[in-house]
Amino acid sequence: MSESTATSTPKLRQKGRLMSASEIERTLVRLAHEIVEKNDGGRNLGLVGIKRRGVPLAQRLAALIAKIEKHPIDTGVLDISFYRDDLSTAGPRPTVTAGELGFDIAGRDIVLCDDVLYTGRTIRAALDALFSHGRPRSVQLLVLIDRGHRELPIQATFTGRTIPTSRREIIEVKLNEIDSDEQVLLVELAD
Ligand SMILES: O=P(O)(O)OC[C@H]1O[C@H](OP(=O)(O)OP(=O)(O)O)[C@H](O)[C@@H]1O
Ligand SMILES: O=c1cc[nH]c(=O)[nH]1
Repeated sequence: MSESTATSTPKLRQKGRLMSASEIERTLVRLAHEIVEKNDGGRNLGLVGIKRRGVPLAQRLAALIAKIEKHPIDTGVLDISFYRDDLSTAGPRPTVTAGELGFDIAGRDIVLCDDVLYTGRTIRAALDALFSHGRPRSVQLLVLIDRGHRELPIQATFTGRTIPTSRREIIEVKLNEIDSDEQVLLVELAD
């Protein structure tokens, strides 16, 4: 490894576990019930996951809602690509890549799903992307973790956990489908 590569990689220190696999599962069950309650059973619902970890969350929630309400729930995928130098300081600049969403969102009540809500820039880009696919009747936002530090006027409709953080800290969500591991960790940039 070159010296410049070595010095540009931020060192992370684990500070603790915020959620276990069973806590994530219980939280998703609660969120599925909240979605059903707010959407009159969910006949007009569609769940759209933001790549990457929003996608398995949307799929799991759709399966839970389908089980509760006994009808299938459409799910789709939004692909948002980031260009940033460093997780903590450079500031994310999400851009959207074109692609199929998976179902027709026109006139539907859409729940946009993501793992972490931080500055809100991903969600802003995701809304642009969503509306390029059609005009939903409504858009709600679901996040597993809201860590604060918003830079835009964006708020989640459904929140798994609100975790106050410092800017030096990072929430690491690990999901089996992507990480072969399932937990939420709090890590910190080491000095
Ligand atoms: O509110 P924001 O400041 O935009 O940050 C939140 C976003 O950051 C994370 O994505 P990440 O860039 O880590 O991509 P990944 O999901 O592909 O790991 C997370 O999954 C959210 O999408
Ligand atoms: O702490 C953070 C901030 C943005 N995205 C994450 O996944 N974690």
